[in-house]
Amino acid sequence: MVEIKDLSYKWKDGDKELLNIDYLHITRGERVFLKGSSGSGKSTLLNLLSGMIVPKNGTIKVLDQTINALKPSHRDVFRANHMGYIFQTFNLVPYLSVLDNVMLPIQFSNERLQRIKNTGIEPEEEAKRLLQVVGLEGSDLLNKSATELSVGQQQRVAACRALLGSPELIIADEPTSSLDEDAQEAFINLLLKECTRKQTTLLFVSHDIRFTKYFTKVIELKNGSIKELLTTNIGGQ
Ligand SMILES: Nc1ncnc2c1ncn2[C@@H]1O[C@H](COP(=O)(O)OP(=O)(O)OP(=O)(O)O)[C@@H](O)[C@H]1O
Repeated sequence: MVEIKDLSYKWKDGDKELLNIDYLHITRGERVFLKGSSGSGKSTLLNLLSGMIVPKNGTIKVLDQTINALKPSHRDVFRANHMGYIFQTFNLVPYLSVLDNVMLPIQFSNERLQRIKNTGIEPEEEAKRLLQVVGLEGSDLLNKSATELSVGQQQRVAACRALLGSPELIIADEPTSSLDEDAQEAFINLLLKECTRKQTTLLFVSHDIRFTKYFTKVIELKNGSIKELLTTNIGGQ
């Protein structure tokens, strides 16, 4: 599902290398918890995996596609089709309603639109289903603009947007950092439930090691390289 080989990365020529990863493999359906101290390069690694930046050395494969070999426009299409990204700051579009924010990925990805249609469900119904799963429902709320929501609500909307159209990989960059403890636990449970339902691979970045119990693989980024702390064999490829 994800394979990194001989990757090295530095932001600027002349800098010391930030990342030096010989090998990392993530299996389809795996739930991966990535930890590492502040500044260790976790977000940089996620940016590389999603093809937002490219390394000078090494290969990054997602779904057997070497994404760093793709042209920038093809990388954008690949990302839109196959990855859902939950940002630390959610990045909802402020002037769009809750429902339209969740529906946004299918504006950019025909594949994700088609995946929903193949299930015989209309895209709007699927968006509403996801919002209901995370406890957001009712036309008043769905028609509110994203700026009118609480932080916890925005976070749940961001998760639904990432999940819509079943991308094979969900990348979540410290999505729980601005929530209280109960809301964090509830959010992770909902995310895991949807990922299990669709056999989605989840790469979840957090500082909060209380949550490692929910994950099948725990990895740490330290001094630029990846250390595997736990891997549970789940089968798959
Ligand atoms: N766009 C950029 N241009 C130049 N340097 C950058 C850029 N983004 C990050 N860096 C540098 O790369 C290093 C790693 O940053 P990164 O955000 O990947 O760490 P992190 O592990 O995600 O940190 P945190 O846990 O605090 O979010 C830092 O020294 C940072 O200054």
